[in-house]
Amino acid sequence: MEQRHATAPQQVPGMSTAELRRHYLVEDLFAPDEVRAVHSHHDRVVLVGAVPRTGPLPLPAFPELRADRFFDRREAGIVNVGGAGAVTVDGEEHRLAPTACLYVGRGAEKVSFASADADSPAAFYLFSAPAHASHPTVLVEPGGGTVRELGDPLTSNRRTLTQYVHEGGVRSCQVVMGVTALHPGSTWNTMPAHTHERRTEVYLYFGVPEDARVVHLLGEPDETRHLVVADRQVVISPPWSVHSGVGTASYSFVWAMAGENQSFDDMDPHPVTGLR
Ligand SMILES: O=C[C@H](O)[C@@H](O)CC(=O)C(=O)O
Ligand SMILES: [Zn+2]
Repeated sequence: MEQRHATAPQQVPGMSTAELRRHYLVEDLFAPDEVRAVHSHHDRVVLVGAVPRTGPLPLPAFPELRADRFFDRREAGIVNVGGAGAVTVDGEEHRLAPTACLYVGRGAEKVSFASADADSPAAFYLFSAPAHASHPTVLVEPGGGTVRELGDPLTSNRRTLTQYVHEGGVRSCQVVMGVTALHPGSTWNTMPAHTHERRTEVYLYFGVPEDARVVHLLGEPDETRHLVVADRQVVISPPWSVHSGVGTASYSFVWAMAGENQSFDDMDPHPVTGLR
């Protein structure tokens, strides 16, 4: 498990492109037949990528967590960004179509990942945070959460946001999670940008065409930097950072948050004209 230590906004102006990418971008979470993990010390979130191809892949406990099982002190949301697959939790198989979401509560003992078709493997993205109570494990079918239609084609940001794990849907201790899909021809997400000092947020971009990239903005609103992001890459946004991007093509992303509260609308907007 890779460790990413917390950073302060004062560090951002002095960082090179390589340093920005080393702190905030995860380039290679998804690899065939592997389970890879990154632990961000911002709100102690753990990001896992699992791509089962030749056989099922068990979720390890990861020695860095110093727990017998991954879910002893944690909960997680899992979204499938690949082909059809299944997640088995303590003997019960949950089939995840592409973009379906499975919430797994604290106390689950054995979790494993499998693909329906080795030629089109599933790609499971797991976002985990510490949990102090156990909520039931729940599957949400694609588009089955709370749907919000956002943006306008005239500002190139028409998109459908689906909330899966949130206050009005699947219950959790900390994790808030969903998927946003840009409509064809729209390229901007989350603009006007915002911050939420009470939560860390992580974006996993997917469905980005191979020859396209997303230019993702980070940093304090008056001191932004950018990352050039490819398909299936992840950006970690500390609570003080904006998180917004524009693609050279349309794309989707899984957004997930954890921290002090779960109020989706508790955010501070930053008008476009104030960004620097
Ligand atoms: O705090 C909320 C998050 O930044 C995202 O949910 C925003 C998003 O998916 C979008 O605007 O499309
Ligand atoms: Zn946000």
